[in-house]
Amino acid sequence: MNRELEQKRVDSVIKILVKEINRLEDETGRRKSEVIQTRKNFWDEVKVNTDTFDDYLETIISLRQEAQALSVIQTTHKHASKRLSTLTKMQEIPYFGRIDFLEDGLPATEQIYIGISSLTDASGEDFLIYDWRAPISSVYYDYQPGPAKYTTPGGVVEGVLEKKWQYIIRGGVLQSMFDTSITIGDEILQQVLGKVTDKKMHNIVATIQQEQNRIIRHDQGRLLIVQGAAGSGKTSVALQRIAYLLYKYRDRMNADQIILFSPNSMFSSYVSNVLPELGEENMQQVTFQDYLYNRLSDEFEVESPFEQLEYVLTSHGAPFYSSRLASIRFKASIQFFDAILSYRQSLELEGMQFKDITFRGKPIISSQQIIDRFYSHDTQLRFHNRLEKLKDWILEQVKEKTRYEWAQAWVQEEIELLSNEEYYKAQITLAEKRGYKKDAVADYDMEPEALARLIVQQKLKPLRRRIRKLQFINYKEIYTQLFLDRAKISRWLEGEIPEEWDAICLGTIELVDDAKLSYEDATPFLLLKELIQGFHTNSSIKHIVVDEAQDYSPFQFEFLKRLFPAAKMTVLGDFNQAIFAHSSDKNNFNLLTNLYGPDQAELITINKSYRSTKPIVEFTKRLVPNGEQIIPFERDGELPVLRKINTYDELHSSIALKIEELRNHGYQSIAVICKSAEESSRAYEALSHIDGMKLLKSSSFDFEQGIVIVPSYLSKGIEFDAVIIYDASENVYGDESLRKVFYTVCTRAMHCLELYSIGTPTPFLQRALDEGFIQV
Ligand SMILES: Nc1ncnc2c1ncn2[C@@H]1O[C@H](COP(=O)(O)OP(=O)(O)OP(=O)(O)O)[C@@H](O)[C@H]1O
Repeated sequence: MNRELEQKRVDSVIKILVKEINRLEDETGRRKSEVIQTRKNFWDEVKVNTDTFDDYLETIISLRQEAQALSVIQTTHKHASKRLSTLTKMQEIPYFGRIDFLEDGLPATEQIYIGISSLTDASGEDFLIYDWRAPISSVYYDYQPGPAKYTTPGGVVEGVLEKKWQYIIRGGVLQSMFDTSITIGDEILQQVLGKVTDKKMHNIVATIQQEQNRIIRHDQGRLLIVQGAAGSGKTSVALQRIAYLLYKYRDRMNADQIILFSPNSMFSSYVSNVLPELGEENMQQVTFQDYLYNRLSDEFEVESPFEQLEYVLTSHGAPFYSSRLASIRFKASIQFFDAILSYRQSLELEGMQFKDITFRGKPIISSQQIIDRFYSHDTQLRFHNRLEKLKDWILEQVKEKTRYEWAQAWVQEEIELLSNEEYYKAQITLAEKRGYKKDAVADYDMEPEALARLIVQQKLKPLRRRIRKLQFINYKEIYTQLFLDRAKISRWLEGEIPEEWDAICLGTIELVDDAKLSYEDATPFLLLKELIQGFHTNSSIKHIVVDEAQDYSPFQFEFLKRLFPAAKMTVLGDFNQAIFAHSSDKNNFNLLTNLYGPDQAELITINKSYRSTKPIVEFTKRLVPNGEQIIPFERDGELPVLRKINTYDELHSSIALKIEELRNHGYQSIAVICKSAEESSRAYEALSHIDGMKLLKSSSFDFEQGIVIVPSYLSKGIEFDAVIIYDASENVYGDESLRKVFYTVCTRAMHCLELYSIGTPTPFLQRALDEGFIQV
């Protein structure tokens, strides 16, 4: 193919793009002034008249019409600006691929150019560029030259893919192009993966691989589960999939209706570029921990998953360590979820606990009176309605019991203490109640009894508010009842009572009584609370994507399902990286397929790893038992190196030298990865003199590029040009339960991996050492 001709085509497409960009700039400018003008004139167009009912109706109708007109202009403006930003990106890289496709039954081969969005010629009929998400574009990702087909809403289209080209166009200049049927391997992918990292993750639109494309375009059932090796592109694919769904369902779904659950806030910042690069708005991003915190932090000091993990990683052998682990595992299980459902059912008949209602420290209604009242209601009534009736009764009782409160001495004392301002405010309130107009407030002579009653009302306000919010329910006590004794739990729990139950009970009650909630208790507590007060579901969300899904317990998945009843779910994870203590012993997502029933679920496994060089993948796959399945992408590099060291001083000076060397080599992101936050702070103390060195903490919000020290669990999902394992000794990574942590940290390296060990290295390295996949 003639390169000059191709550049000419690029030029002519860019000309059309520029024309369209100019037109849109005009349009968005115009629309913007229209919006401003309409907002300004809003109240001129509407005549507010509420004298008669008809006038009132007319006012409402004209208000609606104006609001609608404004909303139409705003939507058009938003669409035009979005298109403008996409086309501006395409001016730089109009397209990245081309297929020559001969459709069965048609006389001529069509050339399909593929970019981040479609573009037609002036007539609007001929596509100069096809959107990468269009049905025909899937041929580009799915086939090598030969017979090929793709699915459209109208059916399957078959034909022959005659040629496939990859282009590198930057700033409108064609830099290179490859005929993929001639070149060996994936040249562009080689180039992309060989580069040093950037602060943020990038889209992979030009080089999506066939098995990844299947995940991106998957559209059956409510649940898609992806089990993928470290570096197989799960996060990248998840984001491309969101872009695909936004395109396919553009009439029905917008970015606000998709939520991505990320492992931590730093990760959210790390991936925040991908969708905008593809011309799409970002989805909502949350962490499960933030959600729990939002819902529970008023009542409790809630432990974060990182604090939990820090305990698990650093407290081996501490008293109650093993019962805490047993507790974490039990509270993550479906059995416990179901037990809570049964427990909630049983509360229909007995067991509800309430707080005493007190006013100024004096009891008005005792918890026992509330219990008696609650269980005197007809049990046929729905639970929630019973609570509503109870609430009304309590409010009524409060009113009754405080009827003569105004005559009490404390009220007079309060009145005497009123400031002038407060006194005046009270006068306004009462005067208005008596029908005085604002300017006649001074004419009103305040009656002492009315003022006293007002004072009582104001004092009662917070109490009434709490009652209306059902805050008289004693959730803490209801939750801890689950942990009172063996006889109790066995009523609700199917199957065996967990090991170390008595210790689990003691630990749980002690914490909750102290207004603390461990991470493992947070979701179960919230579930019980929601089941009692009525679930705060969110039906506007249409899709949720859960990344690093191995870190979620089966319990949490059940919870998410209830929280988002209208959503489909995409779940991506890697059981080799399951580092939380609640992770299932079973190394797969099989249990999860039951979430919506097996016919609603598909599980796809991807084993090819793109992040690291071949020598690094060959090494890391030898760290985990089922690693043979992992296939490296062909990219050269050095074998990982193990350096045995005797003292910490020697360790720190070697690391400092290594960092210098790596920096000189041109690597931009270098991570010293430690097991825990505790080890990280020690390392930081000794290495902070290194120019630009930063310590990443669980509270960090932005993903910092450069040279960082980071604890294992915060490095999840993220990658670095070079990784230094701070101390890979048996001392640190001795226990079998840490194998997956060790695998996770080693798989963060893209180009270079160095391991240091003070004394005997971890036994996890044995196989790689025996087989020569690590240099000593
Ligand atoms: N098709 C592809 N084209 C270009 N780069 C890719 C492709 N697939 C994956 N990558 C790159 O490989 C690296 C790893 O991808 P990603 O972080 O999405 O993997 P992951 O499966 O989520 O990894 P982990 O589970 O280890 O966190 C990223 O740099 C990503 O850009």
